[in-house]
Amino acid sequence: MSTEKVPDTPVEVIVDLLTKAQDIAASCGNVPEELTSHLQKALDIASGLDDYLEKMTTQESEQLAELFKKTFSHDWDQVHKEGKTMFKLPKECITGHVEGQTLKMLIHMSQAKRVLEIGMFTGYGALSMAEALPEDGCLVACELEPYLKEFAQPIFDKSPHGKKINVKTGNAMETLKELATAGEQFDMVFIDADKNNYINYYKFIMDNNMLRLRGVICIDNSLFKARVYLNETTDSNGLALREFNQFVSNDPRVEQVIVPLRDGLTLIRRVPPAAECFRHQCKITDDEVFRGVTGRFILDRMRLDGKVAYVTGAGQGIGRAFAHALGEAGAKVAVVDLDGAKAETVVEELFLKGINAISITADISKSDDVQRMIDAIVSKWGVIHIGCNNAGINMNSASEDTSLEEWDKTFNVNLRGTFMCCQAAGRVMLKQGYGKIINTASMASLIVPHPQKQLSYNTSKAGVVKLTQTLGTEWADRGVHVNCISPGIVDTPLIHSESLRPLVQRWLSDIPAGRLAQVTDLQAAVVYLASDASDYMTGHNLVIEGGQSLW
Ligand SMILES: C[S@@+](CC[C@H](N)C(=O)[O-])C[C@H]1O[C@@H](n2cnc3c(N)ncnc32)[C@H](O)[C@@H]1O
Repeated sequence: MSTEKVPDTPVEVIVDLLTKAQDIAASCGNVPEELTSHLQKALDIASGLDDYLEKMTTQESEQLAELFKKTFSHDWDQVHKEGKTMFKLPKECITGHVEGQTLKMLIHMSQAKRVLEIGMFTGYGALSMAEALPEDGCLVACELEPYLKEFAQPIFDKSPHGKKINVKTGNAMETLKELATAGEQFDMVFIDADKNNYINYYKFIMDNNMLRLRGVICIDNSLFKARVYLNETTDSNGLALREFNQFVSNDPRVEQVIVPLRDGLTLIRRVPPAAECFRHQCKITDDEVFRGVTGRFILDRMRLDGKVAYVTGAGQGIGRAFAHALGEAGAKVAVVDLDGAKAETVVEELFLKGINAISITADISKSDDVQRMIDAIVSKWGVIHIGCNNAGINMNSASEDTSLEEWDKTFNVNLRGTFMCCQAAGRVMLKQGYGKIINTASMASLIVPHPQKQLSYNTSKAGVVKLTQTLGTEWADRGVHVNCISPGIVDTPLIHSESLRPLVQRWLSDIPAGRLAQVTDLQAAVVYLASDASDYMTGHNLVIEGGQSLW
């Protein structure tokens, strides 16, 4: 049996042909030296490419390496002879390292959560993609041969990402029908099974709306060893791929590109709905509801790309969660805290996530500090779009014992400090004609939380709500929106203190949601209020307390 490698990609075909040409040249005595040298150079370029791509691509995981090794050392002819597989499976059809990493990258970039693979083989592509999926992501892999599920599953089980993979054995078209009946949709579909059915898989997915908004279809082997464009092609798979490529390029529902990676990888995405609507001249209403406000759908309208934000009290707790949320949504963030070291640590966290941030040490109860904070942000970034006035303190005492010192201290930070921040940021924002201020109030502005006694806190936070309502109405027609968030009891280290811990059970019985708030429960609200999606909202107190204020 010949062990000679069959060329599988256009580059491998070129290498093969150049090698043959070089052999012929070597056997002829009178070949000009220049031609021999050009041949050698062309061969060096073509034969070095795949190795170089391999070397320069991020190393595969241990489990992928094991899958690759196990696939190549397996005797596929033998298992077929033993009747364990319906077809003789060529190990070369494995997706492999560079393409696996490409698929992984596409999943990261498109933030896909649900993936469909048609043609799993030993699961290299499936596991590569699963590695890029979020923890709650899922990949449905269709595979004709039950033997391959048995082959891949033990390695999937060793991987922390294997549980995201659900292998469905049987004819892929039957699986597709089941998935469509169940209303399943996918962010990414990787078609890599029987070539003559590519067109049927593609049509079925498109016609049955199985591709989610912004979904991508990836097609493997779309160059099929260059046979898709060589005139003399008679090979049925090459012809099937040629027909498929032509069909996609004529399909007005999509736009596509063939990436000449390995044997060709086509990326296909649906064109925006407005263009689709125009094409159909359909009766739908082509307005902002349909096409999105300024062409942006709702989640995009909550993005904060290019925005500049600050968060006070951002060294820990709610403020830290706000800083992360605003940064994740695209804003640059000034992390402000009384404790400069804590602010700096949050900046480091943000930096690790690719978020642009600076730390500012400031005591917001001091007007000089507040102005210095605003000046620092403007001098660094030129503008302030979002101001989160979150810093606050809480001291407990029975009202008859509350000292003026406690009252003043609480009000100086919670109300006077918040006002000074609103005013200083507001002056910048009014000049810009744009701004979003989000103050942290409290459920204590609405109800009297008990049994702990916290008069100063409750009244200062009620003041924050009135401050928000007043500024929110006064500045709304000049583009500055002011809202506040009133969290319920938030699960921070503070409430686990000696004095408060015994109260947790009592509080829980007052909360319909049955649990305390986590700081992450508040993140979406701050992003919404900071974004253009909330442009019609001002002076509002957004209460997030698991229903506690209603009981
Ligand atoms: C090129 S290999 C897939 C490689 C795989 N994507 C990877 O990451 O290594 C093609 C696979 O498609 C499967 N296949 C072929 N026809 C199929 C069908 N009608 N339904 C489901 N799977 C099919 C084959 O058994 C084979 O395992």
